[in-house]
Amino acid sequence: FPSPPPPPSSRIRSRLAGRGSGFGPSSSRGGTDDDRDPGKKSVGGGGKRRRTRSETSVGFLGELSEREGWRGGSKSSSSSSSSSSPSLVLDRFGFPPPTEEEVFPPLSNDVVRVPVDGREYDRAYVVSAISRHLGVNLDAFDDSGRSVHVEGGGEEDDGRTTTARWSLRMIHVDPPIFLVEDFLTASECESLSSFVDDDDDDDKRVRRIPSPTFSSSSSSSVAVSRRTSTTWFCRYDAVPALLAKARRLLGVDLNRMEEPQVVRYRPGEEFTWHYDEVPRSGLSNGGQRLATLLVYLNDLGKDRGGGTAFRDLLGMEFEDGDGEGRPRRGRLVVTPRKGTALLFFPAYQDGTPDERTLHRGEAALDDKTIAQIWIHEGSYRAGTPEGNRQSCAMDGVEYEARRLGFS
Ligand SMILES: O=C(O)CCC(=O)C(=O)O
Ligand SMILES: [Fe+2]
Repeated sequence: FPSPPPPPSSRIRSRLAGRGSGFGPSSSRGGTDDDRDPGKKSVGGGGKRRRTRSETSVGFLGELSEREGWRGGSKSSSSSSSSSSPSLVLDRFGFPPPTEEEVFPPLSNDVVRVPVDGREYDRAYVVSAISRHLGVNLDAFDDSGRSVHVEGGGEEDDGRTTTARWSLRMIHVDPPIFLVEDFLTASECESLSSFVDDDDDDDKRVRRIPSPTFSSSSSSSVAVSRRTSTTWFCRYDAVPALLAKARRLLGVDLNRMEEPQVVRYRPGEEFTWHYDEVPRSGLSNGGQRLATLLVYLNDLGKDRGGGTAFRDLLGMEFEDGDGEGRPRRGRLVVTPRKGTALLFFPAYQDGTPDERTLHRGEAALDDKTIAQIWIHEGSYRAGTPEGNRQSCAMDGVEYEARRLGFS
């Protein structure tokens, strides 16, 4: 088995498929490059910056997006039908809409990206990989990346308990990206999936957000990120176990958590390339999103699509299940496995967006359901469903934390 990867101090600069000279969009990224700490660039900022024509259109799109409520996350929804024929649509200044390449220009070659080399968990390496991001509460894990807790013990289990394990795996080093295997139990996945019911709009625990359709005269029809799934916003007090586990994994208070969301993709539905960061106009509510915690609620077969893909990052796939076979490199794509959590960081700890985390939810041949929680820099004021407050969930979360042996 390959020896542990070199420490980040000797990080290699991966020469990935960088073409062109574009840099991440500015006004849609919550700050100009000048706002950023130049010292950060060697790791994630993307090096020197030039203004390009495409950046102008990106900036314009960013402003449009902010005005029209477009967001990089699930709250934003634009139907594919309203934005799928851009060649016919000119914006209000008579320009054609920007292309995907212009909005999300390829990263330049000198942007650092460090893929993983092996599968072994190395605590010291993980510690340094997460040093500039929100990271993981490593106190919950032992030196082999395992975390043991109790499952069951509730009324529905007749008090019976079993021992459960989370396995933490780092699947990308810089930017850091993790999987937590067995984060949710099968029955937790099923109960979260059961919120997703088209026929029950009276369920007060959730609010379904239909994808808004912008009128064709609206300039937002140029929006390039397209999401065709359906999102249910959950009351915090309806999902105490999910919150207790998120709090344990990340070591953050509930008040920094956005409304938990369950998202369902029907076959063929997708969320195209996007960043999860909040646009500038949204930053007054809790600041930037520092972490995306996404839990797959069902399995998707290997060739059934539905993966979460990171456009600019490389992943490693082993030919056999045990990591003994020869690894194959390719774009980092996470295949949904029921109960597994994917954790990544749309921005650095200081709120600077990390442009390397551009990603998409690929279309699948089968239904795909996920649960998501975003962690903000500060206190987040929830809005949906009406009256939804983190404080209402406190008792339930403490109860779950005790049941799980977290406190
Ligand atoms: O569905 C996925 O795999 C990704 C979803 C996502 O990126 C998002 O909701 O922001
Ligand atoms: Fe996303």
